Amino acid sequence: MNQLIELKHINKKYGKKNILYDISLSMNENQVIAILGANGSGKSTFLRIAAGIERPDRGQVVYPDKNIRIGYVPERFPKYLRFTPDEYLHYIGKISGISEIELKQRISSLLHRFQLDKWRGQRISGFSKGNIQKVGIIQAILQQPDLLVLDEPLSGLDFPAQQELLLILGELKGQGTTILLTYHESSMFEEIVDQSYYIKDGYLAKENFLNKDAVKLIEVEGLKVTDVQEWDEVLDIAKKEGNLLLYVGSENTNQVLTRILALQGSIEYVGNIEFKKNAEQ
Ligand SMILES: Nc1ncnc2c1ncn2[C@@H]1O[C@H](COP(=O)(O)OP(=O)(O)OP(=O)(O)O)[C@@H](O)[C@H]1O
Repeated sequence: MNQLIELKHINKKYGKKNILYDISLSMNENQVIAILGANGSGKSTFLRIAAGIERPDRGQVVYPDKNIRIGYVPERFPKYLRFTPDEYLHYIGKISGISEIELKQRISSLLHRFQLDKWRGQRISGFSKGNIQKVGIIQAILQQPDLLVLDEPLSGLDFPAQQELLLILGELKGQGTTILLTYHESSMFEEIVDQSYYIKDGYLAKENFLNKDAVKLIEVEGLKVTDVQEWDEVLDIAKKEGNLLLYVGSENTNQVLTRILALQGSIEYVGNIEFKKNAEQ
């Protein structure tokens, strides 16, 4: 599978507040990844960085194929657009280099699929929240992006539009689009999501941690990834300034600490990470 995007050691602060800490993630063509987490945990920030809209303070976003098309659905699409959907989508399509014939056909089809036909000639500034959201989604998928980033795309959508979005995402995935999205309290996307991650305290962890009551974070100095990557008790590994961060189910902590000491690693920190999915989202 071809790699489409690689985020390497992303750090982001706003003021003195650490939002994202040493996050690395690579995404392949055709993969759907969900980023979950509590309000304010940094999901939108991470998505903006992956979409190239915001720069990290440290770290790199690498697109191996430099010419990829990126579609981005922001959490809140601007409301005060003096354009109609027809005008706005034509404008977006033109600057993306889509031919006039294809553009007309695609705009009509997408407006129809989201039941926006009857609004196509009216100004977006007078639209309801859900209809604005639909325009925000259509502008992002109009050019059939290689990478589609959606920040809480269900927000404001009625049930038929949610179903339509799910169908469209499935189609795009089938055509090879890589999808990165975030959402709250919805099981709708579960059938298309390949891997979920969870942002907590600035760190990115695989969502299967959530099946555990508690996860310990162990910071180790003096060991390499290759020393620990085969250990079954280790749920995930991250790096922090030359040290390793090991995520370990609480029940296996002592065993892992013993193994670290046996390899003469130095234990710098052991702490609790509580994942209470329903309470925090
Ligand atoms: N441009 C900015 N300037 C300063 N602080 C910011 C900025 N953008 C986000 N933040 C802060 O960064 C933190 C993470 O925000 P972000 O919007 O990424 O979280 P989120 O997980 O998407 O939240 P939600 O689920 O509520 O949408 C918050 O504390 C937020 O107030």
